[in-house]
Amino acid sequence: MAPSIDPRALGKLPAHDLPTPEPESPFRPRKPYRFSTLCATVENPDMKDQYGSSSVPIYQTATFKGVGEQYDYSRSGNPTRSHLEHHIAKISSAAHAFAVSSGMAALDVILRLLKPGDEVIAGDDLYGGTNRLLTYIRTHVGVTIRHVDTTDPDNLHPFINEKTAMVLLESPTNPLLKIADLATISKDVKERAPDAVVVVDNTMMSPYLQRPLEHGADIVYDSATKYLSGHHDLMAGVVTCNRDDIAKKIAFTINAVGNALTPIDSFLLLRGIKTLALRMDRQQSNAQAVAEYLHSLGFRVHYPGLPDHPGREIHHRIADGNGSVLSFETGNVQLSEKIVGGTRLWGISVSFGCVNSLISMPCVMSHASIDPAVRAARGLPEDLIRLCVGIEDPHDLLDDLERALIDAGAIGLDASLNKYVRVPEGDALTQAVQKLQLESAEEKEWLVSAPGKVILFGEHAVVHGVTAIAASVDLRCYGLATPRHDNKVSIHLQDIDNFRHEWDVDSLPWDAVTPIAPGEEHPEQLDERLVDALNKTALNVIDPGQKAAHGACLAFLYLYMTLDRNEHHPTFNFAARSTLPVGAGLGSSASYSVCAATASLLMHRRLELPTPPAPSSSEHVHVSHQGRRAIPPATAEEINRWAFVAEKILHGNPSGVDNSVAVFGGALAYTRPGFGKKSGMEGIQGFKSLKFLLTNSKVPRDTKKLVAGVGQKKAEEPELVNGIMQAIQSISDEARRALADPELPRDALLSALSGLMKENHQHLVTLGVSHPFLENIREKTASPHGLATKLTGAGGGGCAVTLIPDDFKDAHLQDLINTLIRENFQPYLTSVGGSGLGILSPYPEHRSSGSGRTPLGPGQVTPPETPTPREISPRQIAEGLMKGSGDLEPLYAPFLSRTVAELPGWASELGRWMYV
Ligand SMILES: Nc1ncnc2c1ncn2[C@@H]1O[C@H](COP(=O)(O)OP(=O)(O)OP(=O)(O)O)[C@@H](O)[C@H]1O
Ligand SMILES: C[C@@](O)(CCO)CC(=O)[O-]
Repeated sequence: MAPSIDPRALGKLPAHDLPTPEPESPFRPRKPYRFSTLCATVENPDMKDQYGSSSVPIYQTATFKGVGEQYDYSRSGNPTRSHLEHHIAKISSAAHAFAVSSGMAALDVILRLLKPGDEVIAGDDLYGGTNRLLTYIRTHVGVTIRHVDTTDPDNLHPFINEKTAMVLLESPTNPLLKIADLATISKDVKERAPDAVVVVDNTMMSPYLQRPLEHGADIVYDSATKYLSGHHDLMAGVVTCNRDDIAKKIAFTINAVGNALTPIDSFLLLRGIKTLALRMDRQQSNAQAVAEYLHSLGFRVHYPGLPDHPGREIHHRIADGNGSVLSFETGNVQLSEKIVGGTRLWGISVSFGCVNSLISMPCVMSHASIDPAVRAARGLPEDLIRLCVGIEDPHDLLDDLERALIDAGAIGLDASLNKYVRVPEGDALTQAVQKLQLESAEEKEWLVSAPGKVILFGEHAVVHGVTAIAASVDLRCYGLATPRHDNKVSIHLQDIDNFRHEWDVDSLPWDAVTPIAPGEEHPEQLDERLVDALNKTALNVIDPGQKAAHGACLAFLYLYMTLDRNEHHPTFNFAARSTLPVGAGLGSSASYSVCAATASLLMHRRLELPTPPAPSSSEHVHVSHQGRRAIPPATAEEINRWAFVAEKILHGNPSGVDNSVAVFGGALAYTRPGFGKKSGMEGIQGFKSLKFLLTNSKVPRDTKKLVAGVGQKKAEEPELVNGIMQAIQSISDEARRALADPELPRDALLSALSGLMKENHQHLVTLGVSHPFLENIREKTASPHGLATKLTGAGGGGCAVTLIPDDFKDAHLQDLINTLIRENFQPYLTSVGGSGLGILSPYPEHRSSGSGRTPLGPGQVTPPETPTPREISPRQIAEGLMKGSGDLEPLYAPFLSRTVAELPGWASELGRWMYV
């Protein structure tokens, strides 16, 4: 039994005598174990466990019985710590290793080798804590500290003299990732000041990537809180060296001071080290991807894995990898703060080396203890963001970072390249002009669109807190806001019998409105005072029989007035058109609500849209975005909140699932808040590949009434309805599990979903929301085709959804469609999971030339229109409305004149769309 760390044993043992057995035979000699094998095999032949335990036991004891035995007191030595120290020595190619209570404790132990009058040469980009301790010993111990830029070994020469007792290095430095040539500096110091010790803080690399003792350093220390432990669940420091004389002094200090690592932390650290190589491999490759991504966007990135890193060549000579810490500059402290605050997956935290990714601003966090003037003098940019990359899926890390960059306005979509690039920092002029463009939002025409939805599981139950699974469909509502200059606000609903109405803005019941300031949220309940006032004044001219128009106008005016900013009221026409069947259970009201909310928010200048960045030639690591994520999540959430308000007017008691799908698109598992369980929405993958047939029964129904009906049934028969709710929750849970299970074979997934759809439908029948026509559709699809169908949305008529298996023959599908049409139903074959809310980019450079600008040639004049006697042409209407509305061709006339089939193609050809 001879653990090298036992202070009393020091000197009795030959150096490097820390064997790990390497089984060998004379005929087939074994090669030494590689690093990851060394990490994973914790063996000390001199400390065999009496029971053969596979894991090193925790000797949680302060004292040991007996006199003159190897251990007597855990401050001086403890078997768990001995195992750890043996292991650290082994993986660090060191003769001696010591484990103490933190990285700073390790440095403290080392600095106690100094005496008053000694001189220390240290780097100029040191960890803040190191700097603090050095400052302390300078003022309290009388040691001179000289900070130099260690990236060039020559910089040290003028300061190396007979008083030099220690040279303290970090490479790469934290957080600027500067590289010091450890080998050359060690050699220079040995030649010029043989008594000086070279000390290296190796925390940024760990023994896996760099072993400075092999390059001539005398003492190496690590904050083992970082990579060695890897889980941020303990604090520890380790010191390694080869020289017995140094080891003796260090062992003395640790014993005297009493800062050796506790048994339980020794155990945890030992366990962490076993996966060191594995973790670091993943962390490094993730870091490389992140560094390349930021670099491709045009940020100044500090990471030795990048080709332009100044110390790259030296680093690759002395280290085996680049580590997983990197930093980048944004050029603006506020911008950096926004980015750091905008991430979700990246934890805002000091420290690094953990399996979870972290983000920080060193100047306000880890390096805040360095005086700002000193930071400036050492070239530490205040806007620097440090990223400590973990083992998560790199796509999620990049995704989260990208969202934060977009939200902060640091990057934006370049329409011409269809990718994100850095918004040029300091290009204040461009930004000011773009801001102005948005500030004149009221003078622009805004075209927006949002999809309908299909609910696969959980309609009605979702109103009562059950999870629903829904996806966007490729049928959309389009909303167009066109400025007016006659103090009027108006509405044009082509799908609702071409309904039109206009109001003099001053005639609206402004006394009844409680405006909600930007950034504030609408209360849970609708403002009944405003609803009443609108019904009695602005809407009293609408025939009560025109329910659809009445609801749509009420929703529009309610938002228009509540969003008003009390300055001057914006005046515009809001036109809506849908490719969705209205009132058929495919979320037409939600997509209308989203369009109305977006239009009003834009006209009231309450939305911030990203500014288009200047074109850049830098390459983006991602594939095409198709304009997705150009609308920042915070903006989308704001729109969603207001769309929900409009939905309340149209639906009475909506769950919010429809408007959420209309805003965010894709497929969601949605649980309404307020039911004492986890709420919110989660994206569902795997939905997009499913094929559905939607069949409109053409039976008109009223969602508001149907929702209220289920609410009443629940009040009357709580046991029955609550049982159904629970059963539907299990169906949604099971469907979600099946959709998320990558191992589940495709046919098993489809048959599971089919079974669950049938079950869910039966529960809806029991709730009383089916209809004979829906049952007819269900029967026609079930026999002879054997397909699963359920009602979707509120039921009571409206649409049914049928899952079409991958191998369902085209001929059979055509057959089925013909049968349904013969029965006077309207089938739609639809794809699901597409984009959510879209806004046609307002920037002229994003509009396609045909439909955007129509410059007139020299000498050309606008051809005169010949109005027909009774009818005013759409173009005239548009020109009337659009007087003075900028340099883009009015959209109002073509918006009205396109057929439903032409509408999506026309809209997409207008130019670049920005999507959520
Ligand atoms: N294109 C549109 N133009 C004007 N109003 C619309 C339009 N689409 C929907 N609406 C409004 O939404 C109402 C339809 O809402 P309803 O909830 O009944 O149907 P849905 O949203 O299609 O169905 P579900 O909510 O079950 O999915 C219409 O009566 C009208 O007030
Ligand atoms: C019936 C319902 O569940 C879906 C309507 O599409 C109502 C809602 O969730 O708001």
